[in-house]
Amino acid sequence: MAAFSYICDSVAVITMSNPPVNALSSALIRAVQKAVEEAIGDFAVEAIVIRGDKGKFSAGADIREFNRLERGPPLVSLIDLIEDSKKPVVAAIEGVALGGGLELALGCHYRIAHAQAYVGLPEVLLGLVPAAGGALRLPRLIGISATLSMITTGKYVQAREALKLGIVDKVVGENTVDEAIQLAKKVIGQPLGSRQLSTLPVQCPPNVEAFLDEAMVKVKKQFRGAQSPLACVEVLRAAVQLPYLEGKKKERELFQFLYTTDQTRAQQYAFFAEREVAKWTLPSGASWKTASPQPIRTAAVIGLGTMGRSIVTSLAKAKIPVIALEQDKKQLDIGSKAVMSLLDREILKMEQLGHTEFTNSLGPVQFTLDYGKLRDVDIVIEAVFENMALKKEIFRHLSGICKPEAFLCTNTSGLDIDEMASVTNRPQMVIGTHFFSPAHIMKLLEVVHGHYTSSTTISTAMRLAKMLGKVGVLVGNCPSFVGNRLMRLYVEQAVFLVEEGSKPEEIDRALEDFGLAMGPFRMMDLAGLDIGWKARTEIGLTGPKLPIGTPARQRGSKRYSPLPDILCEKGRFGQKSGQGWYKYEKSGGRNAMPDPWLYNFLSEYQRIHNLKTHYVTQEEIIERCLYVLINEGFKVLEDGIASGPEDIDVIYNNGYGWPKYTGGPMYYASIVGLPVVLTKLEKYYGANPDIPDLKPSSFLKKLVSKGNPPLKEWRSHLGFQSSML
Ligand SMILES: CC(C)(COP(=O)(O)OP(=O)(O)OC[C@H]1O[C@@H](n2cnc3c(N)ncnc32)[C@H](O)[C@@H]1OP(=O)(O)O)[C@@H](O)C(=O)NCCC(=O)NCCSC(=O)CC(=O)CCCCCCCCCCCCC(=O)O
Ligand SMILES: NC(=O)C1=CN([C@@H]2O[C@H](COP(=O)(O)OP(=O)(O)OC[C@H]3O[C@@H](n4cnc5c(N)ncnc54)[C@H](O)[C@@H]3O)[C@@H](O)[C@H]2O)C=CC1
Repeated sequence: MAAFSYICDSVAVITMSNPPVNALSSALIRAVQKAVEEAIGDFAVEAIVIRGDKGKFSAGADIREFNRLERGPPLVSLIDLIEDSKKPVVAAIEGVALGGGLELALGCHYRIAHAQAYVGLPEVLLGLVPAAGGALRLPRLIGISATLSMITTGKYVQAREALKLGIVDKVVGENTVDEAIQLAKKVIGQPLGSRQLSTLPVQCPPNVEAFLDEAMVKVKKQFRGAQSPLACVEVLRAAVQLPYLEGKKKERELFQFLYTTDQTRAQQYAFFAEREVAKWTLPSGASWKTASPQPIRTAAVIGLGTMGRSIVTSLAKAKIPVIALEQDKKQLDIGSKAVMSLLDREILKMEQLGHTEFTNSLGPVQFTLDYGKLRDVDIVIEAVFENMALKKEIFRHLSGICKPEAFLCTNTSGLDIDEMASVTNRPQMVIGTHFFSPAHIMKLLEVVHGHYTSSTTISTAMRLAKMLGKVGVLVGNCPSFVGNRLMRLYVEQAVFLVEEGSKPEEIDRALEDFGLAMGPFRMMDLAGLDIGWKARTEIGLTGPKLPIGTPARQRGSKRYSPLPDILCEKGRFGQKSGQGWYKYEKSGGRNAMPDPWLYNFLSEYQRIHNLKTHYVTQEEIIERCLYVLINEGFKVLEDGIASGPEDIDVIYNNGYGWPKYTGGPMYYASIVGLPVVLTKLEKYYGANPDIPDLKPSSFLKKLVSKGNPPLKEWRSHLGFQSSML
């Protein structure tokens, strides 16, 4: 950890070095402070350039130091020292300038960025606010509205957009540091007053108070339950209402408050969990370190329905040339139009952000009906109907056509990977790549490891995730894998609660108030009730394959609710048919409205089945729906389907709209306390013995018996297990 300097003509170049991302640890801040003081005091130096080592300016404060007691010199005073310097200081931004890194750059008098660099104030994603002057200097530079958007979302802004916004003074294609030195030499002796951002007025829209009030309302709605986005609006209010120095006090106050909350701890956990899951290891000893991913230069996607078209878009966005294949001309026309429209939208988005070169940087997409065209691709992703016979037919076919080195992937949401692999001539190269809808937007990729899958195939699929800008999580092969396996029980519990007397909108509200992006009934209506209905019909839980005489509300010894099946029989498929658990303004409408028809229908259903209803509290909704999901999470760990609780949390945070500020379901359970979760599950199972999924898992019981160890120790208590990884 160091800052080292050299002098080029009369310009001191200070390099921040703390691999891998030059995080501003106490030691690095101390070193930079010393180097800046020396440069300021050196008569031979007339200007200063600050850069980051190895092509990265800085990723901001060292997050790993947040929970440590010892703290070094504050970043704030280093930034003030830079801004107050009478010698011009230029930030040469390569790679990233994030959080404290951007705040430091904002303290510099000039900023030059490489075209591939990006900047941002992502503190909100860690449950914090920018607190080293960023939220006070940025609105003085780019105005309240643009600052609000950046600090409440934490979004990363590419150099060209940063130039458009006015965050950087110049964008260069190469030699960023040399350009910064040239600029520094040019401005020697020029007045710096207008470059000292803290001395400038804040750029406000007319009626700024009303603007901020409105912003607060919007942010409350958009980030339901999260504290830090609200604090971001408050910091901006302070920037507007108070002189800079008083604004600084307010910024510090808000940071200090957030710094001790459960939310920031959960979000920091979620940040490191995402990095942790990339470091997969198999019981065989193979791991991310030893396996060598193969290059993916070209790809093919089979099936251009809901998933296929957005998978193609995702690949094209990552500049991977794609061949997109459909079963017949009609579907190909529909699919290709849909892909082109998605790509157009992506291009438009990027152009609006100032990326004129984007059009040329999409991977080319070729549409075909001809399997022969797939001969030379490096990877094929199958996304046809969820039907094993069809998928096997396609895998058999691919096996004969694709080059031997090609990887064969399936986007199945839960079918057996091994069964598909078994019909190919390369079972070791078959893997599940389970994308989430819409695939060009959702960050999660569940990478499903079959019995035969090789470590090279795993590392290639995990690398594909990274190339697509996604978080890959390696899981084992079991029905519905991890995400959907847990989700099914959560949804089922919600339906049972409706049978017991609650209403869809009450359940949705309770779970949305908890922080979930969408309650289970709105989610089912959005996805289409017919999807689950088809799947249940296929496995004989309902429909013609169901043995005659099966009780309506029982399958084997388990409780079953036929409610979703009945809604489908009545043509209520959700948004697409204008009615499902809710009614909508029209088919395809999005405004979910409670439906009086449903209330009458439910009363009649409860009467027919002689159901005793009870008043279902918000507490019962949250506990039954979430604890049944968490309980299954423990079973997934026990079964060796996921290697640690972090994997489950990353899946839920990135694929299921779980509120990151609670860390994920398993982290949330650890905060509630495992003994509490166990006691509640025992209570609910006692009251509902026909719902065995409420029966506490043996791993949960074991952890409680071991004294409720912290989450990071759970793996060590798994003991011998038949790992599916
Ligand atoms: C940077 C990235 C974009 C890189 O991405 P990628 O290349 O994909 O690599 P990764 O795998 O993500 O990362 C590689 C490696 O680096 C680690 N890492 C990344 N960033 C950091 C970081 N900031 N700190 C530490 N480590 C980091 C990462 O974990 C990986 O390591 P591994 O886990 O071992 O594999 C990407 O990583 C990224 O997006 N990073 C996050 C950037 C970010 O969020 N930055 C903001 C940080 S918060 C911040 O900067 C705020 C401040 O500066 C606070 C200033 C405080 C002001 C003082 C206030 C005064 C009040 C004091 C009150 C104190 C309380 C009291 O005492 O009472
Ligand atoms: N819809 C969703 O939200 C998600 C679906 N999945 C999975 O992705 C897969 C695809 O699902 P959807 O896109 O929703 O299905 P879909 O029904 O929207 O699309 C399937 C497409 O496959 C095409 N197809 C069928 N047979 C073909 C063949 N022999 N050759 C080429 N193309 C053929 C069809 O014409 C259709 O366009 C399924 O396995 C599903 O379980 C996974 C995650 C989410």
